[in-house]
Amino acid sequence: MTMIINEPLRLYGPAVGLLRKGGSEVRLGNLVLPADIDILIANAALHHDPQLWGDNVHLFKPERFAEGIAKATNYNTTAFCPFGLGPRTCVGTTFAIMEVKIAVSMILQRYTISLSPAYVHAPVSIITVKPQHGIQVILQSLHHDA
Ligand code: HEM
Repeated sequence: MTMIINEPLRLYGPAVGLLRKGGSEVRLGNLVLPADIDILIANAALHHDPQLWGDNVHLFKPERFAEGIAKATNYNTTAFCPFGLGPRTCVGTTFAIMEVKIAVSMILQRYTISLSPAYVHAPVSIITVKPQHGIQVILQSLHHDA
């Protein structure tokens, strides 16, 4: 189930950018970042970069994570950072992943899910990324007495 969770986090992760403030002047490759600079790390751009993910970057292909994040990112593991990076990384990462695994498991034990024809694919970023018109699904009970 991890790869089914990772692929939406790559394509539509709630956070599109990570904010940092440079303390003192720092050299980053050819760049010199002045002191006190505000930095936006566009993780959504990293997640949609064909040089990192290949020509099928915009396709939903959970199997790209079948052998883990390192393999999926061609060993550029910082290319996948839906929960941020470093000392300020999301403290809720494990909780959030556990929660979605439990919720999805509970639903799939009881229902099959298919996408409603009413669904319109319209991800929008308003503080976080979300489906603009919601996600309409059709649930079919697996148990006749439910
Ligand atoms: C899919 C769910 C979630 C995503 C994608 C997410 C993503 C993020 C991101 C990108 C950051 C910024 C990290 C950085 O700047 O490097 C962050 C920070 C944070 N998140 Fe989450 N988060 C999620 C769920 C949660 C949950 C469930 C909790 C609490 C139970 C939580 C608590 C926090 C806190 C407290 C911070 C600030 C950490 C700090 O500044 O030291 N998050 N999260």
